[in-house]
Amino acid sequence: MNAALEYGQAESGNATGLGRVVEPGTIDVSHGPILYLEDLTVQFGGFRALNKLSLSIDDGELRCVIGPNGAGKTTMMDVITGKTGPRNANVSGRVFLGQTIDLMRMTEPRIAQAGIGRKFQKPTVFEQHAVWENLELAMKADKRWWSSLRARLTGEGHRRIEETLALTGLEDEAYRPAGLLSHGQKQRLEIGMLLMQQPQLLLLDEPVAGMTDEETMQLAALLNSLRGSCSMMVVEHDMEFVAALAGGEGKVTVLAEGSVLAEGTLDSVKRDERVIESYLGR
Ligand SMILES: Nc1ncnc2c1ncn2[C@@H]1O[C@H](COP(=O)(O)OP(=O)(O)OP(=O)(O)O)[C@@H](O)[C@H]1O
Repeated sequence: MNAALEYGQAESGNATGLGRVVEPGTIDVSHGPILYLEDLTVQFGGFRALNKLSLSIDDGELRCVIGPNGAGKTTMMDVITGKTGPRNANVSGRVFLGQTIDLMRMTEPRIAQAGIGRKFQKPTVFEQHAVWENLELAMKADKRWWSSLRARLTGEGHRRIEETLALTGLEDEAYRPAGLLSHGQKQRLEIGMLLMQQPQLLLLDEPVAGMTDEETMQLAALLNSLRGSCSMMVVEHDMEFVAALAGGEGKVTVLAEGSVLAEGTLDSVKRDERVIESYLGR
């Protein structure tokens, strides 16, 4: 298999319309979107969990996705990350990372390597290991940060761990076992672990569930500080958290019954009668 196909890129599709050739594994965002879903349908038996879902996220954007239980938010993330796909489910439509990387043709590990990181609702950290070691382990898969002979962390690797500790507000916890952290700190550590893989697109599924108000706002500050270094899609029910991320200008997508019900600023979707009816209540 040639490299372009291995990365899910169409064989003749790795030259952009602008005449630029994109290296295999590089995400081509020359047209704006980093993620593009078109007519995505997922059926479980006769039931459509996603129903011709189309949406796109621009490179650098932080998009919040809200919607009632069962709207298809997790199913959408499962398809983007390759957990659900044509190999194991009844799926149709298009799912592209940038212009050229066809995620429907790729396995879950390949999609992660292509630059998509996913944070599930519950934190999954190595509880017995110190915070620093958790970040080190997260980096281990990536050979760039290890000197080849003795498999020791490079100076640059050290620097990146320190940077991530600062970014996640965990400097004072660096040598504590992760199992002793609070729930909010564990969630921030897991995001730090994902950041060690330098994702281009980060998907977060209900990251503030079970957090105190203070932890929720700390996480909002962390995600806001990541703007510019990666694009993000955040599925969340907590409207204060959504407001802290979307601000007055950010786009919010409302999913219902497997499709986009509304999209726009938080204020505009909150005023939308269909959104009030199906999700926010009167
Ligand atoms: N493997 C499966 N088999 C059958 N039905 C499924 C499967 N996975 C999801 N569903 C159904 O698809 C619909 C969408 O589920 P999904 O978990 O994607 O919704 P959601 O928007 O993430 O909901 P929540 O906010 O509760 O997490 C639900 O009705 C769910 O029961």
